Order: sequence, then C-alpha cells, then structure tokens
Amino acid sequence: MTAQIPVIDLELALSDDAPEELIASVRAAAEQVGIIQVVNHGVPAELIDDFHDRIGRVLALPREEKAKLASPTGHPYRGWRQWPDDFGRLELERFNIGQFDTVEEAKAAGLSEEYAQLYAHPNVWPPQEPGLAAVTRLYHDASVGVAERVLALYSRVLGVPLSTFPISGRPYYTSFVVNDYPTWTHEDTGTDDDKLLLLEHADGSALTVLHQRGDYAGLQGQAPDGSWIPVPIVPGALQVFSGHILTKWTNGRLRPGRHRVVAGGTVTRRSTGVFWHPSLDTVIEPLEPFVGPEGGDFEPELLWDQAGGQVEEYLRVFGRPDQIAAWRERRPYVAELTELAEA
Ligand SMILES: O=C(O)CCC(=O)C(=O)O
Ligand SMILES: [Fe+2]
Repeated sequence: MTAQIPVIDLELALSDDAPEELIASVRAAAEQVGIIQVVNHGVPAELIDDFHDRIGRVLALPREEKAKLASPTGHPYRGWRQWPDDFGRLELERFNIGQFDTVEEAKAAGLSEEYAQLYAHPNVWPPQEPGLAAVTRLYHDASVGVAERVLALYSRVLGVPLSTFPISGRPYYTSFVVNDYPTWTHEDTGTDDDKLLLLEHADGSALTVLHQRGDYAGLQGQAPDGSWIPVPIVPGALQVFSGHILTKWTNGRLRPGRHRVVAGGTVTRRSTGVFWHPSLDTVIEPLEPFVGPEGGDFEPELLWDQAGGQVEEYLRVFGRPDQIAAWRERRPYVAELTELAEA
C-alpha cells in the first residue's frame, strides 16, 4: 500500500467505537509518514479564525512598522523577522512567541530558576493588536490539547497505556511560530526542489500541531521511499507532525514526520505551529515497551541540553554575520533583502 497522510476524525478515533480501518490508517501513517490531518479535534473554528485574523493584520502592516516588532535583544525566536534566501530574496517571514512573557511567569508555572531564564528575552506584543496575547494563549492551549489527544491516539494504536509517556505532573515545554510565505515571483523551473521556502526537516518536538492557510498544497510530507506527498488545505483540519522526541520514545517505531514547504499559489501562505514537548527536565530516551533485549537505538538526552542551547546552535548553523553580531550585542536584527516585497 502506498503511504498516505489520512484525514482522521479525532473524536471518533478516540472513541470506543472507532472503526478498525480508522485505527489501522492512523497506525500506518504514524509508522510510515509521521503526519496526519485531524478534524473534529476540539479547537473551535472561531478561535482559529480569530487568531489568524489578528496575526494576519500584524503581518499585513508596512515593513517599517513590522521592523519595530523585531526582538529587542536580537533573539531569533521572539517577535517578527524576515528570512532571506541565499540571493537575499524574501523566503519566509516569521512571528515567534515564547511560552512565557517573563522569567517570573515561567517560575510561577513551575520552571526552575535556570530554565526560566529562557524567558529573559521578552515576547513582542504588537501595540496595534491589543487582544493578540490573550487569543494566542487560548489558541496555544487548545493546540496543546490536540497534541495530548493525538498522543493518546498513538498510544492506542501502539497498544501501550498513555502513562508510558513521561508527560504528566510537570509543565510542558512549547514553542510557537507563525510562518508567512511569499508567493513565487522568480523563475519557475517546474521543479519543486527549485522553489523550496522551507527546507526538508523533522521537528524537534514530541508532536507539532499546525494550522495552514493558503490556496495551494505547499506543505509536503515525505513517504518512506523519499517521495513527497502534498498535504492539501482541508478547511477546519489541523496537521499533526511526529517530532524526534516521539521517535526516540518509541525507539524508532514511530517515524518523525519529515516535511518541507514549496512555493506556489496566488496569495500569501500562512501556517501556525505549536511545538509540544514534555517538560525541560525530561530525559528523552527509548521507553521500556519499545526496547528489546539489545537495548535502545538512541542515547538518552536531557531536553534542557537541547532547548537551552537552541539559539546558539541555530545561529551557528544558519546565522548571518550581522544577525550573530546583533544577538551578541543584544540589539534588534532586521535582515537586509535584495528585493523588497510589498509591505
Ligand atoms: O508552513 C508549514 O506548513 C510548515 C512549517 C514548519 O514546518 C515549521 O515551522 O517547522
Ligand atoms: Fe516543521
């Protein structure tokens, strides 16, 4: 059977009378692709629309207004940022929101003094959208609820109790990004590989819950044979990617959902990702039901060791010299673009 990214009725799949074919399609997708689409997922459509309308108004502001929304300390995962390609052309615009606004808020949620320092770099809330912070919180929490339910579904298809996964009793670690992709205005070779706006990757999360808007299937998920499966825009659906943590937990039984974004369409494509992880003090390692006598295939790693150094690692691999300088000097960074897109 060729690999597929099924659209799953989440409530039905979690119910006692879930049809066996439905469970089988979830199992096949989780084992082969690591991506599903879910409907009947419990996030109200009005909440998704409200969030997207608000963030959409922010992203539609003139560039000089948006430049004021860059992280004041040059943090690559806070506030607004444009991302040029190797030719200096706009490839992706992002708005990142940290899980907590302040160190104090992080500590109140149960983070240690050390871990709470991640939030010493403040979020940037646009003054033009006073309600955005509250709506983001609701949308974030609802997306986390989807991740929890999908993990419950995956534990069902794997035949293990949900309590196998070390997620209870401590605060989750999450990150949050809005991606805004320009339409393609350059030469079209007719090959997807030549118009990638986000290169192929799998997320570092346990699960990622993603909402997408646009007028073409720009998101693609990778099949086991390396081919790419378009993930169409299904009204009301959310996409759920398995991240590296889920793969490590299941000792490779569940595949990380490799995905990429190809340009196209006639309107700006937009997506919002909520990256869901266990708490920062979790040692990520293959869990007992998935490990045979020969031991696990992955080395244990404290999540903090990855998350705490994420900015440095990101800048080491992808940072441009002026971006790195801005971060070292704790000042805002706005990328230079060769061709300035409208607004
Ligand atoms: O825009 C998309 O559909 C995917 C975004 C994504 O993969 C990411 O932000 O990690
Ligand atoms: Fe991703």
